[in-house]
Amino acid sequence: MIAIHQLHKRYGEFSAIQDVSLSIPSGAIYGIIGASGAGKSTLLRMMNLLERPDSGTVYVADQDLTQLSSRDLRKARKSIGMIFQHFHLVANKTVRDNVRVALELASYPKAQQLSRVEECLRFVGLEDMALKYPAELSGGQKQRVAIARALATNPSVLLCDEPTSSLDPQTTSEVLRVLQDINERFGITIVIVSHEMAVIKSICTHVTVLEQGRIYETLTHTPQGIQSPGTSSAYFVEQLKEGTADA
Ligand SMILES: Nc1ncnc2c1ncn2[C@@H]1O[C@H](COP(=O)(O)OP(=O)(O)OP(=O)(O)O)[C@@H](O)[C@H]1O
Repeated sequence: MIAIHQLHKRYGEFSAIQDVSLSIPSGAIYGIIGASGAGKSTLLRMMNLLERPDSGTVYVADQDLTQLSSRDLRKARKSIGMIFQHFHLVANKTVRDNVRVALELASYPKAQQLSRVEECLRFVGLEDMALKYPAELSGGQKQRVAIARALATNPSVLLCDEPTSSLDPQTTSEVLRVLQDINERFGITIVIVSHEMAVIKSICTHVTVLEQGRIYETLTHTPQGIQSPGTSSAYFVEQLKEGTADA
């Protein structure tokens, strides 16, 4: 689905990505993990050419994005959705209009836009929130709107840049479930950049560990399942008392 060959990216004298090659199979949930500054976001942003490599190739669905004209690149990007740590919703637009923007930009037929928006909101469980504004939503709900927006144009790949890093453990699980569902039901290939090992372990089928802009190791992985953390006060107290010596 995605094949990257010998990518290099420098910022001035600094090499952010050095000689990275990897192959992401169709239908995978592919994790990229590494320390802060390892180059994870830079690598992800090169998968839709938000960041242009200095050299190397980026094939998505058998098309080398680095060779496309801007017009063809815009077309290719319709099949590559993206979500971000801080959601990037438009504050003065309703949930419905935030999702509809993606359809407008993709010149989706006007008459079918509303029903497509509703379908996507239903999929992420937010059909009742269509007329709310982003400020009225929780972090998990905002991320689900962003997922609905990314899904609207039927992408074959979803790039996720630290999708749960602003969320608490409970909403992290909700968002991971939605991502896993998208992967299973629609066969969308998912690439997740995260510094949270628990996130990577829970759903990823393949993982690349990045270190200082280079691949340290790539492994196939058996997803261990999404943990649902307790949210009751009794659970918090129980966890706090665990390991505490009796007075
Ligand atoms: N536009 C830029 N100009 C200059 N340096 C940059 C730019 N973007 C990224 N870098 C540098 O490239 C390196 C890799 O950045 P990147 O954001 O890809 O790392 P990361 O692994 O995603 O880190 P984090 O987990 O902290 O987000 C960092 O040292 C960063 O400072």
